[in-house]
Amino acid sequence: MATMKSLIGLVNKIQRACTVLGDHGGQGMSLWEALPSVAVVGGQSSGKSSVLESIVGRDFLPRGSGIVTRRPLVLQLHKTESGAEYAEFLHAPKKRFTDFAAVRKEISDETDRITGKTKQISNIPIHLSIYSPNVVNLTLIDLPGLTKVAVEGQSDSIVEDIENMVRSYVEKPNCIILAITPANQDIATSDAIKLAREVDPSGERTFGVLTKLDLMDKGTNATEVLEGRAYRLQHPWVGIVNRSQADINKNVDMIVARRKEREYFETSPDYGHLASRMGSEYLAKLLSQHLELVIRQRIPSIVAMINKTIDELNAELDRIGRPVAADGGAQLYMILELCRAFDRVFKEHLDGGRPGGDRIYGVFDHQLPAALKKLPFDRHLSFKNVQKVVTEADGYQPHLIAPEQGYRRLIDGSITYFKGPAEASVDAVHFVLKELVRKSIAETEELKRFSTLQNDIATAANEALERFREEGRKTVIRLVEMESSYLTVDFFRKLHAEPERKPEKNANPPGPNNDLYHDHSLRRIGSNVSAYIAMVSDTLKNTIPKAVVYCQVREAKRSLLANFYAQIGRREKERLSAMLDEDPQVMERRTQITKRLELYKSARDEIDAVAWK
Ligand SMILES: Nc1nc2c(ncn2[C@@H]2O[C@H](COP(=O)(O)OP(=O)(O)OP(=O)(O)O)[C@@H](O)[C@H]2O)c(=O)[nH]1
Repeated sequence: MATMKSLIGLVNKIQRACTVLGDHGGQGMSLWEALPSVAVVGGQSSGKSSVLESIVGRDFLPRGSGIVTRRPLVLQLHKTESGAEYAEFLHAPKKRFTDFAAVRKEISDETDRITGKTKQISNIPIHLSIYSPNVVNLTLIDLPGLTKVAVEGQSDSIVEDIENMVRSYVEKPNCIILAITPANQDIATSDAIKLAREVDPSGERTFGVLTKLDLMDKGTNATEVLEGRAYRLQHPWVGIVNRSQADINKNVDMIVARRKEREYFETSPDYGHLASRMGSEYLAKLLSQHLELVIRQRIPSIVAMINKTIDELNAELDRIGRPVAADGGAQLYMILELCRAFDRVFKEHLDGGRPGGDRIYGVFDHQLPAALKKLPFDRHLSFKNVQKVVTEADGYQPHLIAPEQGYRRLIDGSITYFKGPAEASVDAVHFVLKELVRKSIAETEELKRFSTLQNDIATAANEALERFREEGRKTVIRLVEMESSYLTVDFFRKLHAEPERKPEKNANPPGPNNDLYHDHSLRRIGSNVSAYIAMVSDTLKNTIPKAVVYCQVREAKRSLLANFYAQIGRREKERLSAMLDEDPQVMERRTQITKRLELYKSARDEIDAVAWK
């Protein structure tokens, strides 16, 4: 089982770490609040400082008129076996104080450092560790004395401010309250007891301390209180006799004062029967034992709280992303991983895992056929135009059997129209792909914190898409031109095989110019060409999508970032770091979380170590 020393030592360590992180009482749930502590509470001049000093066995607290304690003083006592005696402040960790007068001055200066010389108060604690053979392991918090009036130079709110600050400490369920009341004052008017009763009505965490027993009026004594009859608490009252002002002025040694206190009780006719349970040494032991008990009870809930916080911090770290590595190789690896993450999202869009890829099919299924349908073949193959083209193609010698040249010109002229819809399909798919790149970057969680890399990826991907578009355009134009370069012979042979319908003889007898015959033949040319073009249109409706997918979609899936990978592989470390630039706020937040995480983890390790000893 854990020893008392290691348990309290553990709490001391955790409390100090909390302060380094700016985590002290009075600001929401914190590790600090889960830890037990002892707070010294009392009215001004009730003897708080004297009690603390006699527990420590040293003079080290600032003295003066008015409110001297203006910041909480977290006093951690460590018993040394070696006999060494010194003090250390958390705000000046390298400096060992062996002169306790210098400790007093440092407390005073450090108080002013935060509050200024304005006599205002602050709830940021000063941490002081005292190592001595004359102490027990204990953490005490000295708080400003409760007062009823403000003094010169203090704001009117100070009375209330002090009470609020003291309350913020003592209202925590883990705070053990050392309520100091001078014996020469009516217990019913004690500020300390009043506040303690308010925050701890059952009295289970309040220790009543009665000071100045030696100053009571002759003929009166405090046995009513000390025996627990006047005001009942769960724990026994402890009576104390501190050094008087005259003793302090004469520099009476603390160890001597302790001896005198012991003698006082042992020889007192009033308190002799209570002597073994009185005095500052007894108080220190009592507190230390109680603290150990409380810590032991609290360990499971502290561990649970630590584990919960560690989980939360880890989750937040995952959300904002782990820190960027410093060496070039690791950075390159990270960039590639991020690119791959983007690439995965992009492919999911194309393959149907995410929306957007279907818009490409929309181009093939709807846009392209609609555009083909709208081509102005009616106009191009109108009677008049057929007549014009055929006549022009014939030249001075009209064709004898079939107008081969006329056919070719009409067909070539028609096929050229297909270039428009072919290129429009390439462009439409290009814009869909571009939009998917934009969406995929936005949807890649891992990339969120790297805006520079986001831009780099967008630029590289768009450049690649531009190249694919060029390739796609060339290919579809080629498909169209191929239709012109060699016509489907079968189509015309079949036409030839069909019997030619002659115009009705009776209705229009053939004249010398045979106009009717000529008209009929031109109409037939028009309708033949039109049928041929419809066939070409059907072919292109199928082959253009194939070309577009082959050149653009397939390439985007295969090698959208191929060039980018080749480029960054050659890049200097500086440029890689620049690509992984982050928002400074994110970096700051991560540092904070990491620090907290370390604190909580080391706290957990330490608890494990003592709890299983
Ligand atoms: N005779 C005698 N004097 C005491 C005793 N306790 C405190 N005093 C004197 O009472 C005065 C005030 O004591 P402090 O210990 O400074 O009281 P405090 O509560 O810390 O006062 P503030 O820090 O000003 O709030 C000092 O002059 C002490 O010497 C005691 O038990 N007996």
